[in-house]
Amino acid sequence: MSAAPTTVSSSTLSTRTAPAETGARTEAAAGVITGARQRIDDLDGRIIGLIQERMAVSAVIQQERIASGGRRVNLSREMEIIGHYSDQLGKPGTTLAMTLLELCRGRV
Ligand SMILES: O=C(O)C(=O)C[C@]1(C(=O)O)C=C[C@@H](O)C=C1
Repeated sequence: MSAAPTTVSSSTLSTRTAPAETGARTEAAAGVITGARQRIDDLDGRIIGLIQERMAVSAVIQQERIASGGRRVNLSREMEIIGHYSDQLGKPGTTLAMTLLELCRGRV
């Protein structure tokens, strides 16, 4: 007879320090990894919040430009932004900037 599945909440999962949950081979390493993962979860939450804020600001710009008779997209500005990200982060920065612009464009 098989045991009933155990329900584990996500908060329990995120605070586990057992090596098996982290891929570490010692409890000490698992503790470090768990603490660092909490910091990453916090950073990711803040990054997502900043992206959402960026989307809202971008929508204001696009609405204003369209309402004034202009176009939604401004390619020279997009090239400037892509250049900024690629200068700081290299080739993946280009991809990241293009993803951000895709998220921000066309929401009005
Ligand atoms: O800066 C602008 O003119 C914007 O419209 C904002 C933004 C952006 O999200 O950064 C969005 C669309 C444009 O094509 C260029 C840039």
